Amino acid sequence: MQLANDAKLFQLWRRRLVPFQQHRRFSSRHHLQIMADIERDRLAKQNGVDLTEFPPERIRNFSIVAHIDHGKSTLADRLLELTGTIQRGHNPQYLDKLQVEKQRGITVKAQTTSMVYRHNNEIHEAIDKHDRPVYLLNLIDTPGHVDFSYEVSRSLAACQGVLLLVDATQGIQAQTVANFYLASECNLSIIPVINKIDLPTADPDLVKEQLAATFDLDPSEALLASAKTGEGLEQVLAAIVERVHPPRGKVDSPLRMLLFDSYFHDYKKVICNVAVVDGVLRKGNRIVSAATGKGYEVSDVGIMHPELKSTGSLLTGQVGYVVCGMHSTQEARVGDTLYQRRSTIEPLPGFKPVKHMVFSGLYPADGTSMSELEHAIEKLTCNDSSVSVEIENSAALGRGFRCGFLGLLHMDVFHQRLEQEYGVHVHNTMPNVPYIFEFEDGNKVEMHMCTDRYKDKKRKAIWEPMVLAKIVVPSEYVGPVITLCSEREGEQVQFSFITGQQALLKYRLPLREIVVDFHDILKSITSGYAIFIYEEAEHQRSSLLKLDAFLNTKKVEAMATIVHKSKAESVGKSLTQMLKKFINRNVQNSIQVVEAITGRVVSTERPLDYGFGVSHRRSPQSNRLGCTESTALSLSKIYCTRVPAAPLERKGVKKQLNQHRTVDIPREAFLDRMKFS
Ligand SMILES: Nc1nc2c(ncn2[C@@H]2O[C@H](COP(=O)(O)OP(=O)(O)OP(=O)(O)O)[C@@H](O)[C@H]2O)c(=O)[nH]1
Repeated sequence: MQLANDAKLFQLWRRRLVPFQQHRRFSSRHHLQIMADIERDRLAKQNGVDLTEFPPERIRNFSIVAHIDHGKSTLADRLLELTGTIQRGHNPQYLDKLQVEKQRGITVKAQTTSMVYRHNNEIHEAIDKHDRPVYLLNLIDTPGHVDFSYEVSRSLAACQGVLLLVDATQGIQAQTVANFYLASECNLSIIPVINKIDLPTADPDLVKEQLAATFDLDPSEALLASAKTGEGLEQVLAAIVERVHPPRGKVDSPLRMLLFDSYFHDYKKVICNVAVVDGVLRKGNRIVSAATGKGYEVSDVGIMHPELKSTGSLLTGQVGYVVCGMHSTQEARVGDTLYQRRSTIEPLPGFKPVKHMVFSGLYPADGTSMSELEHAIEKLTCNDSSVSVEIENSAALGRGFRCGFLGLLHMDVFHQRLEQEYGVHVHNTMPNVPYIFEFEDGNKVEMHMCTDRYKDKKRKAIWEPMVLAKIVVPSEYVGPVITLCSEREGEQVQFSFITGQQALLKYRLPLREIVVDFHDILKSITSGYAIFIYEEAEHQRSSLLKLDAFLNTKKVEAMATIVHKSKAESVGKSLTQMLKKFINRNVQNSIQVVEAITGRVVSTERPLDYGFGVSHRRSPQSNRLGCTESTALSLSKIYCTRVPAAPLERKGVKKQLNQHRTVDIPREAFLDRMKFS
């Protein structure tokens, strides 16, 4: 009987062999594997084997990666619906659970969920639906914005494949390129999916050409889909099973699992998201952290389906969660290997250390105490391990924290999450990039704040972080891009034409010049067409000056900044101009911006002469400086106003403008600049 069945299947497969083999990844070996799967399922059903215990060959771990807004979260919604994991008609962007994600309409946190999928392709059409093989698909939806690319790279470590989504109306964009290379470095199977084909302006053929030209991908491998209408998504699910290889772990080896994410739960304390690489994890097991050597007992283990679902065990290749009594970020270290007590294992490679791009001070504000802020930061960094935190003391602002972020949007989102999820209020100081100070005695110190800590040491040089930027742009925009890069002190490394219409520009640029608004301006001057990626380059010795701001001869540390010598006057002038609007007009205040080492006055203003400002004289919050601390801080935020919050507007979500984020940039100009980000 079984032989007869096999023969029938074999015939079916033979008849469809020709069209299938046109697809180079779809080998006859693959078909035989599928047949074996079908047979095993049939036997499993007969013998009453529990199919929720998926062997590695029935597991597929994949991420959805793409440029911002190309439709990752919408696709995740549809896949969850198609596999019956969630009901149709739920809130859109189901996996974007944070308030900040809903408000801004962007994903900032990678989310994992498992789906049970009954494989359905041309071979299986002839087979009864219930006899088709069942797979466990673990999906990780990732953020698209460059500031959250650390989330992407961590997610990829738990996967064997990616769906590389490309918007059929926009084509390949900066993060498409960056994510493709991230996935290639991890040796993952890449399935290109051209999304939004339902739109009238969609041009899938052009995108196929771009895929071939940019990544050398076979255009016939690209799947066409619409995450909105659901068109083509059955093929996407089938391709995940067929083209992503199963996890390669060893079932019989000692347990090894990668801790790739964590978050704080009020009752369960720290919940770790893990990928079981080898062996099996069961509730009650005693596990050890390779990073700290500390031991824990597993009190709960399960999968996200889509919410936490306790399963009592996680098998080789599965992605799920573990609760084991960890209490803090010091214990739950992202990238750590967890293993079973008394076993000897080789720790997993972990993750590359994070490179912080901007640093900013966070101080308690509006009734929040330092301990509340500390508690909130501790919990939040458990969920966002890419933020670095150090205690900082400021004469004007008291005790606070100096935090390192991956970019300005990341910084803004972190502040918003602190307020929304933990109810604390913070003031943040102007962001800086980290500089290396070289002293006469040969010592080099990396500093990411403008402190006076080494003021007595003789300084020999300041080295600043540089980046190598690659900009791909339609040829008609080359002129404005070159002008922008020159204004930003860029040094041209390469200028060539990829095709008749596309130019490639490579520039060495100071990081300080791109962290604030470079990308947004670039998008705006190229009507959104520029593709911009950058990598770290060697530090460069630069003519930099530290500017100190003085109000009534008192230094306001939070406003000190480092600028290029050539920009000292203009930055000094804009700082003083900005300051004078906030200073008590009834007090004879003076505002000076002074070059720190020489004491040279770069710019000075007397607000009374100009006759405007905000009076805080009788306010109990007023300080000796003639303005409130929060005013001083607000001023130090002038650069933060440029944080791209545009997706809010684009998606029709009403933006909540934060008072201190709207200091002086005209709203229209701000929105205009953000339009294309
Ligand atoms: N017409 C159409 N719109 C789509 C499709 N897929 C997504 N969208 C829309 O595109 C916008 C962005 O979709 P998201 O799913 O939030 O994009 P994303 O890639 O997850 O965005 P980030 O997480 O912020 O990077 C939303 O308004 C979706 O409704 C599609 O196939 N067709």
